[in-house]
Amino acid sequence: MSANPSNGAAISARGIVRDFQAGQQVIRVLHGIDVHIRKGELTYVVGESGSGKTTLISIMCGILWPTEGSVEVFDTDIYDLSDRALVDFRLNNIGFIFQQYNLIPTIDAASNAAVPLVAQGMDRLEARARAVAMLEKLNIADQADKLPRQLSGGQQQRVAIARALVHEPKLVVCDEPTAALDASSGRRVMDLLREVAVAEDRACIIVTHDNRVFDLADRILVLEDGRITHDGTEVPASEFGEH
Ligand SMILES: Nc1ncnc2c1ncn2[C@@H]1O[C@H](COP(=O)(O)OP(=O)(O)OP(=O)(O)O)[C@@H](O)[C@H]1O
Repeated sequence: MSANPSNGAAISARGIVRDFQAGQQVIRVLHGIDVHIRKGELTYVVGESGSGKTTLISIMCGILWPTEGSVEVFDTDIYDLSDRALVDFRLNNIGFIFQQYNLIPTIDAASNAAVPLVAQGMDRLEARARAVAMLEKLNIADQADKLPRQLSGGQQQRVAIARALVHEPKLVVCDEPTAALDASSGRRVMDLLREVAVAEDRACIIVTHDNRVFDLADRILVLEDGRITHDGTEVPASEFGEH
């Protein structure tokens, strides 16, 4: 499925530089990246370990400030917002799936998946019902009453995915969402991300090393040492090796 380029940008990142302090040294991790993520696209970000993928998507979704540059998400200049307004913007527009699932240990799977809805002010019972419906799509509704520690790694990951999608955010950003899953669960999650997160007015960005699902992307960006070296619909052969 390819997107209509005239759909407009979901994300416009311009001149993104990111430095980190390491002892006395400043390390430049991103070197002036310009990237426009179109609405209606499932975009993968691939590249060697340490190339800057997590740093880039964290900046694109409003959780890590760039050293230089600007990021517009659905036409809002997110680093121009006050801290409070940025928190609200993220809550209402962005779903995250990160490598650490960050589930709340003391509440069950359905309550974890319901967190964004409750944070938005939805009645708890309704939020829970919607969360269970999302867990059903991910084939783990039978685990809804379990605490995170009673779930396997793959099940915890699916709860984290349900939590990212439950409020139907316009932008979904994922870091290795299939890493803990077997091949068929991985494809199922990718299919679900496409179903829920990719629509005319939405977008989804996924960092992945998982070459089993490379065929599902509309667009692939390759990062090398903090620069984009490939931007296309095909994955370069170099990305099919082990990282
Ligand atoms: N908070 C930080 N402080 C210092 N250096 C950092 C910090 N975060 C990331 N880095 C460095 O920035 C570089 C890029 O890291 P990043 O996590 O973005 O890479 P990545 O491509 O996502 O890697 P991986 O595939 O291993 O997750 C690495 O060299 C990393 O050590």
